[in-house]
Amino acid sequence: MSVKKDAMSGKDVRNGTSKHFLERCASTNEYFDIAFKVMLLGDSAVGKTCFLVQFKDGAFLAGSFIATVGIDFRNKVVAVDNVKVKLQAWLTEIHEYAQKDVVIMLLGNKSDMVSERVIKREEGEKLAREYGVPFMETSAKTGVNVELAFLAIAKELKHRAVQQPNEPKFQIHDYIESQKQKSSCCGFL
Ligand SMILES: Nc1nc2c(ncn2[C@@H]2O[C@H](COP(=O)(O)OP(=O)(O)OP(=O)(O)O)[C@@H](O)[C@H]2O)c(=O)[nH]1
Repeated sequence: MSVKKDAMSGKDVRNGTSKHFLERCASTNEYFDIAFKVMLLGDSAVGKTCFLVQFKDGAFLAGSFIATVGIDFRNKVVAVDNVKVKLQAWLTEIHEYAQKDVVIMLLGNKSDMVSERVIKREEGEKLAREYGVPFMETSAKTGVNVELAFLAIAKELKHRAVQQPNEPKFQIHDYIESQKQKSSCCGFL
C-alpha cells in the first residue's frame, strides 16, 4: 500500500489551525478537510479489491474472482483527531514512480486462510524491515487489520500535513505494533 499527497484544495490546514474549510466528497457526500491518494499495489488476485471493499463497505466480496481491468476507484473519509481525511484508492498497476515523501505499508492479505498459508509471517516482517516500512497481516474476508491499515496511513498523512510545532512526531510503526491483531497469510499487497 502506498500513498502520495494530493493538492490541499485551497484549504488552510497549516500548523493545525482550526481554519478547516470542509469540502464534500462528491461520491459519498461526506465532508473532509484534506485529501490523499492511496494506491493498493500487488499481484492479481491477492485481494486488493476485496480489501478496499471491506474497508469501504464492511463487507467481503466472496465468490468467483473477476480481475480488475483498468482503474477501480473508491473514496472514503476517515476522522483523525477531528480532521476529516479523504482517502482515494486506485486499484490497478500504477505506472508512476512514487514521490520521495510517499507513505508505504506492506500488507500480507488472506490471513484467514491458515491451512493454505504460503508466506510465513517472519518473511513478511523481514521484507518490511529491509525496506523500512510497517507490516501487518490482514484479511479482507474477516476484516482483520483492514481498518487499521487505512487509519495508520491517514494518521501519518494528517500529522505530516497538520503538525503542531510542539506535537511529538507520529510514530506509525509504534502505532501499528500497538494496535494490530496477530493472525496467521498468502498474498502481498
Ligand atoms: N479467504 C480470503 N479470500 C480473499 C481475501 N481477499 C480476497 N479474497 C479472494 O481472492 C480473490 C481475488 O480478490 P480480488 O480482491 O478480486 O483481488 P485483486 O487483487 O483485486 O485482483 P486484480 O483485480 O486481478 O488485481 C477473490 O476470489 C476474493 O474473494 C481474503 O482476505 N481472504
